[in-house]
Amino acid sequence: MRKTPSPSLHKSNQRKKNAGLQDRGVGNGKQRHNVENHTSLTNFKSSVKNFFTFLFSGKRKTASEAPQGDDRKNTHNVKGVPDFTDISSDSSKNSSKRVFSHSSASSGTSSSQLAMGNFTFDEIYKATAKFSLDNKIGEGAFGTVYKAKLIDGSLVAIKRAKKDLQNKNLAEFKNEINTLSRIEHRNLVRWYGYLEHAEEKIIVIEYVNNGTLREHLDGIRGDGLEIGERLDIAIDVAHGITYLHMYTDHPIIHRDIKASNILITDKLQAKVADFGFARLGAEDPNATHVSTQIKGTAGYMDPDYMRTQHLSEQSDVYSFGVLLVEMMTGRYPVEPMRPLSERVTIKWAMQMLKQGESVIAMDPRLSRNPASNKAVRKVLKLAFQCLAPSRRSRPTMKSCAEVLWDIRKDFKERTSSDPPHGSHHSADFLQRDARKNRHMTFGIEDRKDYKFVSS
Ligand SMILES: Nc1ncnc2c1ncn2[C@@H]1O[C@H](COP(=O)(O)OP(=O)(O)OP(=O)(O)O)[C@@H](O)[C@H]1O
Repeated sequence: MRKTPSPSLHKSNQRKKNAGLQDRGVGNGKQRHNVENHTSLTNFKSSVKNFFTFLFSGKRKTASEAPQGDDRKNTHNVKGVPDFTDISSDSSKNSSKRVFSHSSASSGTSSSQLAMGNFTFDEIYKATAKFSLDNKIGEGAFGTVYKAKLIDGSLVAIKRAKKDLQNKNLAEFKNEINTLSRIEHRNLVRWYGYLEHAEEKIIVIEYVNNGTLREHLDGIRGDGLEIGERLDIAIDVAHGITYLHMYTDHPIIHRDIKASNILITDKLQAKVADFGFARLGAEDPNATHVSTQIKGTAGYMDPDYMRTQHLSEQSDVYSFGVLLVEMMTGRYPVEPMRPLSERVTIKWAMQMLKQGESVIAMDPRLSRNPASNKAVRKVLKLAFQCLAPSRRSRPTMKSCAEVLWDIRKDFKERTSSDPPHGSHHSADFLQRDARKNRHMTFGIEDRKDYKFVSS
C-alpha cells in the first residue's frame, strides 16, 4: 500500500525550516523568470543565489562535486551560481557545451550517471538513437519529448526545444528549467539536468512510463481507473501541489494543472509535470497575490485570476477543482459536442451535485455501488469548494489533500465491509461498451486543450 505523507506544520515556519532539505521530501524552492515583473525578477535572482549558495555550501552533493568520468567529453559543469538569465539565445555563439544539474543522490535512484547529473550532447544523441522517431513520446509547444536510455541502462525523458523557439516560448522553456531544477518531491516530475549544444537546448527529466492521466481517463491507457485509484491519484497531485505552495522556500504556483499534465507511473502513482507556466507566488506571507500576465489552459483557469490578473496559490486550487471534476466524470472541462446544459462540465456536474444526482455525473466507466457513489459525491463537494468564485473561500491544497485522504479512508473501510454484490457488476458490460464507443458518441476526438496566453 502506498504511504503518503500528510504535511502538518505551520506554513511559513515550515517553509523556512525546510528550505533545501530535499531528503525529507520537502525542499528547496524554484523560481520563475518573469520579464514583465521586475519585483519578481529581483526576488527570483536573490532566491536563485540563496538556493545555490545553500546547494554549494556542502549540505548536498552537487554535480560539480561528484566524481567525473574521464570520458565526459564536451561537458562543462557550472560551478557556483549559474546565471539563468543567460541560458539562452546567445548560446550558439558559445561553442562550449553547458550543463548544469542538481544531484539526485537523495532521490533513491541507483543510476550513477543520474546522480552525477552531467550529460553530453553525444550521450543524449546516442541515448535517443539519434532522436529516433521510435523514441518519440510526445510533442509540446516547446518541442519534442523522447525516451532515452543512458549508457548505464537508466531511462530518462529528454525535452528537446524546437530550434526556432520564439522568445516567448523560449522564456517558458527556461522557466520550466528554473522551476524543475529547484524542486524535489515524489509527486513532481524530477529534473536531472540541462544541456546546451550549439542550437540545441535539452532538458533531461525523469521518465514516467505510463502516460498521462488524461490518457487513462480516455481509456487509451491502462484498464480504466477505478474510484480507489482515482482517489490515490488525486491525493498524489494534491501533495505535489501542496509542496509547491508550502514547502519550497518561496511559494510556486503551477498555473497549468490539468489531467494531461499529470504523468502516471506503472504503479499508478501521479507526478505533476509541465512547469512552463509556473511562477513565484507572493514572497510576503501577508500578500494575497502577485499581478501577472494571464497564462493557463481554458477551462481550468481561475475566473478571479482572469478578471483581476491577480495570481495566488488559490488559482491552482481552482484548477485542481476542475481536475477533480474531470476525474470523477471522465469528461473534459469543455465538451463542445454535448447538449448546451452539459457543455461546461463543472457547471453540469455541480448542478447534478446540488440536485442530489451526483451519480448521474459519474464517469460511466466507474462501477456503481454505495461506496463509490458516496466517494464521488464527496469529491464533487470538495471540487465545489475549490471552484468557489472568490478565492478566499477556497480551501488550501493541504486541506484538499486531507479531505481526500479521509474520503479514501472511508471508501476503503466501506469496500472492505461491503460484499462485492453491492456493486452493479451487471452494468460492467454496458459500461465497458460505453467506454469503447465513447469517442464516437461524444466526439472526444474533436476536443483539444485550448492553451490560453494573453497577449
Ligand atoms: N517526463 C516524461 N515522461 C514521459 N512522458 C513525458 C514526459 N514529459 C512529457 N511526456 C510526454 O510528452 C508529451 C508532451 O509533453 P510536454 O510537456 O512537452 O507538452 P504538453 O504538456 O503536452 O503540451 P504543452 O507544452 O503545449 O503544454 C506529454 O503529453 C507526455 O505524453
